[in-house]
Amino acid sequence: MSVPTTFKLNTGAEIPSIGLGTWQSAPGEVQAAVSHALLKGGYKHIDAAYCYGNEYEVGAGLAEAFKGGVKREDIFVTTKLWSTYHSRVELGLDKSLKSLGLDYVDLFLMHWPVPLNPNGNHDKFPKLADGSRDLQTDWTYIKTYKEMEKLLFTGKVKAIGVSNFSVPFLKSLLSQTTIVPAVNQIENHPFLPQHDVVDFCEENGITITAYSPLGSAGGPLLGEESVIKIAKKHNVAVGTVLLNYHTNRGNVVLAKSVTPTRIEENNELLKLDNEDMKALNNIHKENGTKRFVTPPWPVNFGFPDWKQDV
Ligand SMILES: NC(=O)C1=CN([C@@H]2O[C@H](COP(=O)(O)OP(=O)(O)OC[C@H]3O[C@@H](n4cnc5c(N)ncnc54)[C@H](OP(=O)(O)O)[C@@H]3O)[C@@H](O)[C@H]2O)C=CC1
Ligand SMILES: O=C[C@H](O)[C@@H](O)[C@@H](O)[C@H](O)C(=O)O
Repeated sequence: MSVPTTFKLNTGAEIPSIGLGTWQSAPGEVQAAVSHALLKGGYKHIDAAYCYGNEYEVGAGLAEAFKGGVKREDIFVTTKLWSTYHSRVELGLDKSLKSLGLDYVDLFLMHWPVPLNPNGNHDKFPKLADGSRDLQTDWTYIKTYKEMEKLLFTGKVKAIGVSNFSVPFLKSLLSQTTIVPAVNQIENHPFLPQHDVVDFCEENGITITAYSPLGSAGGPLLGEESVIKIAKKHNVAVGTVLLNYHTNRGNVVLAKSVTPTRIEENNELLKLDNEDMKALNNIHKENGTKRFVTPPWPVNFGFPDWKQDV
């Protein structure tokens, strides 16, 4: 059986298995990356976020693609609610929609389960005098999600979901809210397979989207010997193996690139065999786990590998 080009969400909608990431895609580069992906790279899925500060340019890339013949209903666009907007959910969404030039997104995610002070000293990263992040202590991510649920009746979001949620956070969310998130977007790769949260999401009908599949900026996992070996066996690019580690687990994956050849290369589906998957799943056992995205949140997120003294 081949790898599917889409997976079905618990809303019934299809989400394309591979998407283009836009975090740290520089201004001046991301418009071309988005339009290239959609017009030349065969992509139908773009991942954005208010926090990335480049939604306006992502929107310009989308507009270029629409002009070139791509239809809005044929692509899947995700954006994310930033933490300073947890108590202003619809405003956060409206700002993103305006920048993206869209009247709806296919998926709206809570970026992190942590509200930040909406009246602090910065729109995105308010800080206290000691330099730590200024949390919004009178608000909870449960309240945020309940506000997100209401958005489903506005027509401005087709689905809602979460990001960076561990099993304990998901359990708490599911027990206090009504709509099961369509997606949980998490860091995921052979150095951080996250079997606990992946299995929990599968049991509860939540689709996993894997981020930083290449190890984030610079793609450090592309140099991994055991992955290179599998790529040689199949005569494919190393990134193709890393991305399809997820599609073969039944999960969606996002890769960021602003380089046209890499954008094209990253949109290749590949069926991996049991031996390949076993080797990929063994990497963290032999080398230890590695997490690449660890912003300085003063919060314990409940991921077994991410222990913080808070
Ligand atoms: N929800 C969340 O909290 C998070 C979500 N994300 C989402 O996931 C996306 C992907 O994750 P991200 O952290 O960006 O990292 P990735 O693992 O996608 O790695 C991106 C890096 O790899 C390079 N690269 C991409 N393709 C290739 C290739 N074929 N060969 C060699 N190098 C390559 C890119 O360089 P170049 O661009 O120069 O080509 C860039 O430096 C993000 O962009 C974002 O949309 C990511 C992190 C957190
Ligand atoms: O999506 C990518 C990441 O989560 C990014 O949004 C965060 O790392 C953010 O820069 C932060 O510092 O908290």
